[in-house]
Parts: sequence; structure tokens; C-alpha cells
Amino acid sequence: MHGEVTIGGAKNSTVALIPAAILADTPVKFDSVPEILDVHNLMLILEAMNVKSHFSHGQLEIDPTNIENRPLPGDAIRSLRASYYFMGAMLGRFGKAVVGFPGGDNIGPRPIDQHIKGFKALGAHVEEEDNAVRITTGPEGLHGARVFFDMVSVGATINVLLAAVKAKGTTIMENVAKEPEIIDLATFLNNMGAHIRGAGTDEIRIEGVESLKSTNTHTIIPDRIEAGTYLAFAAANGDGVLVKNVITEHLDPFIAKLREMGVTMEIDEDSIYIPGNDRLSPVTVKTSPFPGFATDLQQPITPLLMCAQGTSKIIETIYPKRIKHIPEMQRMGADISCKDGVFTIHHAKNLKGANVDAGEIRAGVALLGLGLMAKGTTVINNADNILRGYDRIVEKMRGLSVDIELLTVADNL
Ligand SMILES: CC(=O)N[C@H]1[C@@H](OP(=O)(O)OP(=O)(O)OC[C@H]2O[C@@H](n3ccc(=O)[nH]c3=O)[C@H](O)[C@@H]2O)O[C@H](CO)[C@@H](O)[C@@H]1O
Ligand SMILES: C=C(OP(=O)(O)O)C(=O)O
Repeated sequence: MHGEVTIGGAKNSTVALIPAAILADTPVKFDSVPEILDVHNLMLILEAMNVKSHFSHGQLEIDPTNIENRPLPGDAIRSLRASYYFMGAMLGRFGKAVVGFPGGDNIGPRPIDQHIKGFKALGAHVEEEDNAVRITTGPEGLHGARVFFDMVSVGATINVLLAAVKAKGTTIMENVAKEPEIIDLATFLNNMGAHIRGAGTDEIRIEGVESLKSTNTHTIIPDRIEAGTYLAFAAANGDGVLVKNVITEHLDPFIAKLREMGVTMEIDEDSIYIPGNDRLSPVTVKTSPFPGFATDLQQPITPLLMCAQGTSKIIETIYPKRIKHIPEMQRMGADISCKDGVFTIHHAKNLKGANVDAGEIRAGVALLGLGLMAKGTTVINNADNILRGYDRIVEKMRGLSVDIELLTVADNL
């Protein structure tokens, strides 16, 4: 790999910002929007609610002024995890919501009990029916409340925040997630008149407001997981790769791990250059909520760990069943195993290209990374899972001299 790559807007911000847009009483505009399947599926959901949207060259305009509370399309809802943000957003907008159970990556059980606990604390009535969640409120609508989350959850923090932003009175959410994407969402809402304080700390305080109005374009923060993916691949296969549009602070634990492995990096204000060809040491990676090492980067860093002289370990504490890549990597000749959420990764000697399956987004991209190191051609089936969240990945990889081709294209991309 050789050349430059520019990181796109964060998937996990974008998929929260789009549902949040329906809380506005004006059209809203986003910039630096990634070209990913999740965005197209969220646009289909908006369309079903009579919300017009237009997406071109990284600019997304959404006009929720004629929104109607209509049933949402099941296929689009099931195509991504973040469709559940319509629960909080529709509650905030209409005081009621019926949303099908979400899809998203197949990475083991993903309960939403904390989201529901938060909605109930705000005064909502929640019922589960026919694979959907029906949430209603009385004539008074939602009211502010104190919510203590039993575990740190990105999704529950965002969903309850979306519901609370227009609720009457003060909401205090404790033990919340601190991910940069939550700060991005709060910034967008505050710029429209919301009163959210503490995003990025473990307590968020919201004073409900009556109306939200957009007056400027919101530029989405760069995707730290996309950046980490390219950095890991560059360190494994690179011959001079510059990764641009990076907020390096968002990648602190990842960069620290690369450093511990012995990866040479030239870190600038908003870019990182990796010369490549370093002799690498094995490490132990333990995933945890931000500011810890992101679970979404444990699979993308795996091919790099196979370049180290020795045995590395990954301890996956968030999704111990996030293992879809393992049998596929074994078929490519990798010496990797997993027991109870602990992955053991040995130095790889004789990797060979194979026909493999992208079981989910990060498993898929990790196979792509391993394919770069393997002899021969790798064919990745179900590549839609990668396209769910990696902005123009084929184009970007080609720009880094990778010989890659998209064989079938999803209908709605
Ligand atoms: C769209 C989006 O932003 N997705 C990200 C989000 O997913 P998501 O928001 O689904 O992940 P959470 O932070 O909610 O999950 C963290 C942990 O809490 C558990 N949990 C969560 C909610 C709940 O009500 N009950 C419960 O038990 C989950 O099973 C998991 O073990 O954060 C994950 C953890 O950083 C990332 O891997 C995903 O990329
Ligand atoms: C798990 C992920 O996404 P989602 O929550 O959208 O399934 C991910 O981005 O790695």
C-alpha cells in the first residue's frame, strides 16, 4: 500500500444524526457524510415518513417539515442497528413510536433493555409486539427524569438523549457512554437550540426545549474506526501511507497500541503517516468503552497482530461472540483461535487467498486486510456488510495501489 487516503465522516455519528434530524422544525444540512449503505437505508426510512432527503458529494439535506407518523419499512429497519434511534427521535417528535427490532452486525446478543428503561423513566409506556416496540405517552408527553444506566451503552445514551431533548423539564443521565460520536450529536442538537451539557463525560444533563431550528451546516467528525483500519493495514502492508482527516485524540488507545508494537508513525495535527516495514512486537489488546480500545477495531487490527514476531492476545469485553472472522481467517492459513472472548493470534507465515464470507462489517474488513497479506486472490462474499460502514472503500483502496474490484453492487447504492 502506498499513497494517501482521506477519512470520511463517522458512521456512528451519521447514523444518530440522521434520525436526530427529524426533531428539527426546519430543514437540516450535514457535510462530510460517508457514502455507506447505512445512510441509504436511513434515507429510505425518512422517505416512508414523508421526510425528503438529498445526498450528493458528502452533503446530505433533510427536510422534516412535512413529516408524518407512518409505519416504517421493515427491511430498511432490519438492515442496520441504528434504526433504533427512530424510537427516541419519534418519541421526541410525536410522543409515540412503533419501530421494528433493529438489525446491524451479527456479533452476539445485543439487548436494548437500557434504552427501554430510559424511555420508561421519561414517562413512556413500552410494549413489545410482533417483532416491534410500541412506545406511547399520555397527554402530558414526556417529562425529564434521572436515569442511571446499569452498563455503559452508546445506543441507550443516544436514544434516551433523543427522547429527552424536547421533554418537559430536566433529565439527568448517569453512567453514560463518552464516545466522540455522542459529543458530535450533542453539538448538532445544541446548535439548533437544545440544552445538553456534559456530553463526553459520564453524566449528561438535558433541559428540555420546545423547538429545534437549524441555521447552519453540521460537519460530521471523521470516522475513528475507518482511520484505525487504514492505519493498521498501512502498518502491516504499507510502503508509505498518509492517513488524512484524523482527530488523533479519538485514536489515543489505538495509537498507543501501535506504538507498543513498534510501528513508526509521524503524527501531525490531523494526519498520520506510516512509513511501514517495521519489525513488530506482539501485544495484548483489551477492548472497553471509550476512551478504551474500541471493540470495532479489534478485528481490523488482527491482520497486523499476525505480522508481529510472537503471539498476541485480544480480550474482547464488549462482544465476546464477535468471532465471525475467525473460521474465515483460519481458512486463509491464519493461526488464530478464540475461547471465552479471548483471542490468541500467532505470527502468520503462509497466508493464502481464499473464498471467504464477511459475516459482519469489521469481520469483513479484517478479511480484506488479511487478503492484502495473503498470496493469491481473496474473494469476500457478503461484501455489503463492509459497504454498510466503509466510505467508498474500493475507490480508497485503489488509491493506495490495492488491486481490488467490487463484483456485485447492492441494489440501493
Ligand atoms: C451504531 C453504533 O453506534 N454502533 C456502535 C455501538 O453499538 P451499540 O450502541 O449497540 O452498543 P452498546 O454500547 O449499546 O453496547 C455495549 C454493551 O452493552 C450491552 N447492552 C447495551 C444496551 C442495552 O440496553 N443492554 C445491554 O446489555 C451490549 O450487549 C454490549 O455488550 O457501540 C458499540 C460499542 O462501542 C459499537 O461496537 C458499535 O459500532
Ligand atoms: C457493530 C457495528 O455497527 P452496528 O452497531 O451499526 O451494527 C460496527 O460499526 O462495528
